[in-house]
Amino acid sequence: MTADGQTTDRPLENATTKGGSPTWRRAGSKLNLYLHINARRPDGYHELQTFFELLDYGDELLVDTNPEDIRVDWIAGDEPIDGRPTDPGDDLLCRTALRLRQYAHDLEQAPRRRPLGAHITLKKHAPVGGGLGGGSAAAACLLLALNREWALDLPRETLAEIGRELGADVPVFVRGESATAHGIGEELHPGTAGQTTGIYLVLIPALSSPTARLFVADGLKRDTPKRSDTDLLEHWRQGATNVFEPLLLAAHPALAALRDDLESQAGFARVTGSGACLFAPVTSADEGRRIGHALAAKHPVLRRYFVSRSVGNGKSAS
Ligand SMILES: C[C@@](CO)(OP(=O)(O)O)[C@H](O)COP(=O)(O)OP(=O)(O)OC[C@H]1O[C@@H](n2ccc(N)nc2=O)[C@H](O)[C@@H]1O
Ligand SMILES: Nc1ncnc2c1ncn2[C@@H]1O[C@H](COP(=O)(O)OP(=O)(O)O)[C@@H](O)[C@H]1O
Repeated sequence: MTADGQTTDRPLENATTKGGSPTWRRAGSKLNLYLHINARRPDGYHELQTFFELLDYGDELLVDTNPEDIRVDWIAGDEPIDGRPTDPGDDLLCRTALRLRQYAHDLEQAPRRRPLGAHITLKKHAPVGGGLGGGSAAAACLLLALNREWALDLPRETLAEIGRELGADVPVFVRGESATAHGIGEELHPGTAGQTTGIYLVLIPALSSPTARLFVADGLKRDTPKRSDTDLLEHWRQGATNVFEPLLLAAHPALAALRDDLESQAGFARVTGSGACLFAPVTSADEGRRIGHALAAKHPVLRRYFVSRSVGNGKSAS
C-alpha cells in the first residue's frame, strides 16, 4: 500500500538507513494484568484502571527510509496475515507514518529537498484482535524508528502524545516500560506487579475479539470504583479482575473451558485486554511450555501459545 509524500527541498540528514541496510526491530506486546472500567466519558471513551505488563514477544518491523514514498507490506511470521485491514487507510502503520510526517512538516522552518519516506515491512507474530496490543506496539516501534531515521529528534513525550491520537494503547509502548494506567490508558506510571515471576504463558484462541464492540456491549461493568494502584499491584491476582472477561466467557463456552483448565494447571487464568487471549504467570519457561502443550492437546479452540518475559522497566521499545 502506498501513500505518496509531498516533494520538498531540504536534504534529509542523519538517516542511518541511507545507503545502509535497515535492521529488524522487535515491537513487543502487552498483558493487562487487570482491567477495570471506572466510567464512561462524554467523548464515548472509557476511563480505565489497568496495569500494562510489557512483553518481549511481538511483531518485527523493517523500516527502510531510503525511498521517498510511504508503503507498508505485511508478511507472515508466527501469525498469518489474513487479519490485515483490507483498506490501506485503516492500516495503523500507514496512518502512523503519515501522521508523523505531517507533524514533521508542520514543524519545519524551511522546506526539505527530499520527502520523508519509508518502506515498512511488518512480520506478524502477535495475533490481530487478541488483546495483546500487537498493532499498537508496532505503531510505537515505528514512531521511535522514524523519529531516529528521519532525524526528527522529538522527545518520547511528544511521540507518546502523537501515539495517543493513533490508539489508546500506543503511549505505553512508546514509553517502553510496564506501567499502571488511568485515563483512556495514556496516564502512565511505571510500576512492578507483585505475585509474578515476570514469565507468562499466553494462549491464543481461534477467536478474534473486536475492541470497539466490546466497549459498548450490554452488561459490561463500567462503574468499578478507583482503587490505589499500590494495592492493585500487590493483589492483582485475587483482588482484581478483567471486566471484559465475563462477557467473553459467556459468549464462548470453549474459551470458558480453556480458561478453567488453565487455572487448574497454572493456578491462575485471566483474559488480557478486550480478549480473547488468556494468560497465566508461570514459574519457568519450561513449565509454561509444558502447560501450553497439554492444553493444546485437549482444547481445539487453542490455536497456539507462547511463553514470554516481561520487559519490566527496561525501556526496550525502540
Ligand atoms: C481494551 C484495551 C486495553 O488495553 O486493549 P486491547 O484489547 O485493544 O488490546 C485498550 O483500552 C484498547 O486500546 P486501543 O485498541 O488502542 O483502542 P483505540 O484504537 O484507541 O480505540 C478502539 C475503540 O475502543 C473504545 N475505547 C478504547 C479505549 C478506551 N479507554 N475506551 C474506549 O471506549 C473506543 O470505542 C474506540 O473506538
Ligand atoms: N498494522 C496493524 N497491525 C495490527 N493491527 C492493525 C494494524 N492496522 C490496523 N490494525 C487493526 O487494529 C485492530 C487490532 O489491533 P491489535 O493491537 O493487533 O489487537 P488488540 O487491540 O486486540 O490488542 C484490528 O482491527 C486490526 O485490523
